Amino acid sequence: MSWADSVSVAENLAGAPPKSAYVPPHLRNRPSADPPAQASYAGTAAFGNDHGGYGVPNVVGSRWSGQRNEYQSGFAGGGGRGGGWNSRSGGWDRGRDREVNPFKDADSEVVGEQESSAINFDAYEDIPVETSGENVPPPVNTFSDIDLGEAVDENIRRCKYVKPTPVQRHTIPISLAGRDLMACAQTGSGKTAAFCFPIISGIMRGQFPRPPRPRMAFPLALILSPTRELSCQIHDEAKKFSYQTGVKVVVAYGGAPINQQLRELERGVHILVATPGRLVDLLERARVSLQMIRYLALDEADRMLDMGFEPQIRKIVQQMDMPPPGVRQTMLFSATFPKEIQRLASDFLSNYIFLAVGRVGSSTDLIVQRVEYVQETDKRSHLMDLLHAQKENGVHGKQALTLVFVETKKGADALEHWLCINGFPATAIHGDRTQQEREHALRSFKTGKAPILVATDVAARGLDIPHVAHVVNFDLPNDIDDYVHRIGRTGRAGKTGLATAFFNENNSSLARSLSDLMQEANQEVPAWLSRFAARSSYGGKNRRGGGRFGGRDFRRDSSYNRGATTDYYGGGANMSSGYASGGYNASYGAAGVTSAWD
Ligand SMILES: Nc1ncnc2c1ncn2[C@@H]1O[C@H](COP(=O)(O)OP(=O)(O)OP(=O)(O)O)[C@@H](O)[C@H]1O
Repeated sequence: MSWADSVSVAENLAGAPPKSAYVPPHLRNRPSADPPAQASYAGTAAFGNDHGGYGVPNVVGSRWSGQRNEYQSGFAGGGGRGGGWNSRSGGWDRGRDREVNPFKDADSEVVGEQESSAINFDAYEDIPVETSGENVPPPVNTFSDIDLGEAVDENIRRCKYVKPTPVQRHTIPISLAGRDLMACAQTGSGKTAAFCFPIISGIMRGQFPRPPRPRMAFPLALILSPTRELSCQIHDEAKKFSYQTGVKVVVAYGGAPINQQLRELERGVHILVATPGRLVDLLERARVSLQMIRYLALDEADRMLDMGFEPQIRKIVQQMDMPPPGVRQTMLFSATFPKEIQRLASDFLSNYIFLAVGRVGSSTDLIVQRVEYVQETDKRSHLMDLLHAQKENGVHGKQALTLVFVETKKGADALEHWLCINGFPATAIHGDRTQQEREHALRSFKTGKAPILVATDVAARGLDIPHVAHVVNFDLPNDIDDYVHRIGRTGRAGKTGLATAFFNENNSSLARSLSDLMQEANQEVPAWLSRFAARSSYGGKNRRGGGRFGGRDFRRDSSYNRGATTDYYGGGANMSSGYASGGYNASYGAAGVTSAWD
């Protein structure tokens, strides 16, 4: 199996150094002589007009007056490379000298992280792409086709990204055109950069009013994600993409001391990456205002809008001081997008484009999926057999990490303990562990000190951990979308991976959607699973509507159009395959209220 080929024998690795005091990840590796907090937007004449801009209208004065299309007109004019942002004279440049270089940070001990950029683009050649909405801007083929600005281009080179992934090819031009977007693309396909690049570039080029109050933070962009670890990861990525651009990225998440985050915010922030709970806290303390938000991105957007998070998201987006849709630009990203969530999400969007890249859920054929029938009582010994077999085949250690998903926090603790006493170094992550413990677990796993991580769904979404070779669904989730995200922790950025699921009667309600998903991904479906599937209906929260894509634009459903005189999106969507996406050309540029594809 291809994932096995890349395995090397485990080595004795030193563990993470003991910590005397808790230092949140985003504050680690800072120079010791950190400058004192400055009054406001320190280190940047943040929103002043002292940079040679891109001729963008100033929005000072009227709160909503900066209509999106107006202030982004700088993009249309091209602005040329370089310009004010890349000169070393503007206020933004002050402070860059003391910026920590994120490209040589301490994570070098995380094995082979640099290599992760060697993406196998052939794996994406045949990927189906579907877009719908009015006047969809055409995709690009290379990063040089997009004018993100020299400083961002330099960071793309430093990241060793040779060309954009399919989701980046399609979404970056859409975002740069100022359009709202709902994007559905398979796990591990580069969605983070897809929303970060246009935001950073837009902030570099825009001219924004000076923040009205000194001790309050007025971010221009807000990126929300459902877990602390994912927010930290997005923050780390965004720091790389914005290095030496003058754009300041700050992260705020629960479980870490709020005072450090407050101090960081006081130093100035352009892009705030946050988990919803901590952000609500900051808003209620009146330490953050959203009134200057121009960009809103929800990562794992379907999760952010499901029952657990929706009230908090509505509060943040609709009940505080954030500019409304049409004034701000809103981008929603996920690998899965159930229709009822799309319907909810449309409240947050204005005349948006829907994009689906890839088949339902996972990275198509990159992940080999296996389902094994295992009774509840046999699960541990079955896992042990798998792990022993891996060891015998040399598939273990720091180059071949194994992620085991379980249902409950107690179950995670118990399995971790059992694995350890049986000679398999394991660690665990779940919501009852302290933030320090969670981070320690993740680090031990990433470095290979504990090459087995037992996790609840807290680790199911977004985490990009190099060298996860095997995902085991020890307990299957109830929702097929959760399965998609879980197995997506392997087979990322063009690499292959293996996912094994333990199935028994308790999982009957998942049988049909699991069997459909596997079929769509050209996986071998065992005959016994097909029999289970034939007996069961789509149960529980399995809400996939069928079809080849991870989510179809719900606006194309007849129920959405009931009562309308024309079938607004009835003409169908643009569909294309691979990089030669011819479909959009016919429709691009077509104007009017009716569908461009009628
Ligand atoms: N253009 C590119 N070239 C090479 N590697 C890339 C490129 N874009 C992103 N990557 C790498 O691909 C990996 C996956 O990216 P990312 O974490 O953004 O995926 P994702 O689509 O958000 O996944 P998920 O759905 O699991 O959240 C990362 O390691 C990232 O550095």
